[in-house]
Amino acid sequence: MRGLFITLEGPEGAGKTTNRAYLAERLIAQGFSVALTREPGGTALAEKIRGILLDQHDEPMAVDTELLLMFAARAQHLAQVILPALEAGKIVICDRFTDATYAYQGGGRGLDCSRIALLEQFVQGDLRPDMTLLFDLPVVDGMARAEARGKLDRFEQEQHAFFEAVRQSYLQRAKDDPDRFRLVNAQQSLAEVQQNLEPYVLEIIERANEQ
Ligand SMILES: Nc1ncnc2c1ncn2[C@@H]1O[C@H](COP(=O)(O)OP(=O)(O)OP(=O)(O)O)[C@@H](O)[C@H]1O
Ligand SMILES: Cc1cn([C@H]2C[C@H](O)[C@@H](COP(=O)(O)O)O2)c(=O)[nH]c1=O
Repeated sequence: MRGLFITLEGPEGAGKTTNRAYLAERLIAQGFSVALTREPGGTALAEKIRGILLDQHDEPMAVDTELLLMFAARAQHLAQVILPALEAGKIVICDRFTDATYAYQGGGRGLDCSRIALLEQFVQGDLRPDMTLLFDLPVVDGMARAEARGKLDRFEQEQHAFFEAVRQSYLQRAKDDPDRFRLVNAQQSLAEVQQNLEPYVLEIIERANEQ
């Protein structure tokens, strides 16, 4: 039996973490076994790599270093958490995955996507998310929410143009793969966002029942 791999994507402050908990609640109430996790991170070792990635350092981090650390954390996360949970038949809900690498390191940093695709194949083999919910909102709105949360990390300190490129890259990926992506208007109130999630909750339940 293989579980279901759901990823949540979107720019800063889009509401992924908030709605990850909401989705889990809904699915657990239906009797499903759910694994909630995030990237970069999700295991003790991968969370240490997250610290390196998100903290400010005395020297600038090379873009290739950033890319390789993302995939190093992902390899650990896959081996320790994601693959065992899927093998146990769980619904894995992951806050960010490789679409974030295409959006941030590809769109934001300008890395050639063919290099990301090489690492994706190397680290993941054929594993891809079954469904990706893309929480989309204007950059200024997302950043206002992130700023209200407190101290900004290394990514959150980037300029507006970086986040605009991230957002456009996400939207393009969703357009290119409509079978996998579901677009969520994250600019609305939380109650409205959760109302709009309803068809996707039902779809996840239906697909999980088919596994
Ligand atoms: N629809 C919404 N309307 C207003 N505020 C929201 C909404 N959704 C989430 N928030 C608030 O915005 C902040 C960011 O939300 P959350 O941490 O869930 O976003 P995120 O996408 O995980 O952000 P990041 O990627 O920056 O960690 C939180 O304080 C949360 O309570
Ligand atoms: C997985 C992944 C993440 N990032 C960036 C995106 C965010 O700025 C941080 C993660 O923190 P958050 O609390 O989830 O917002 O890391 C990235 O650049 N590339 C990736 O592959």
